[in-house]
Amino acid sequence: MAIRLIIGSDKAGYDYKEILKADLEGHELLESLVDVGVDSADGATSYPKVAIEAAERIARGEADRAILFCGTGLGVAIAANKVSGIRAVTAHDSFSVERSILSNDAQVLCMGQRVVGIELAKRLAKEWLTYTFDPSSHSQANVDDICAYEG
Ligand SMILES: O=C[C@H](O)[C@H](O)COP(=O)(O)O
Repeated sequence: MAIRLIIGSDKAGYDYKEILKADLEGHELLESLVDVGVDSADGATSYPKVAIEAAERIARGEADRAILFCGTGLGVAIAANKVSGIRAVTAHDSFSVERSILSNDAQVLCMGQRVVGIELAKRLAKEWLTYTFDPSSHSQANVDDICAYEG
């Protein structure tokens, strides 16, 4: 599994984004790691703009997955989910991180810098990368219903 991963944040998630980027650089499951910003802790780009940029790249087939940070992990998920074909989740626990792939085939994992400790965020990100959705599982029909609504 060679994952083309995007990482991004607003200014409220910038510190975690930088730490995770360094932590994941060269990870054995990654084919590439692209940072879509923001570029500093003062970065003015809003969380919707960063999240939509990341989600659109996935929707265009330029990347496979994204890990996004904001203060809570909520806003980036809401924004990414506006992009057709994208399933983004906010998850701060191991079980949800696992099910986000195995149940939901989510391409985007969102976490909040103001919510979760950095060591847990690092662990959850690495766990998430190890999971692969099984299209022969019963969960495919549920995902198909989401896709059918999008048209
Ligand atoms: O979901 C939104 C994020 O937490 C963001 O980083 C902060 O948003 P706010 O400044 O509107 O609270």
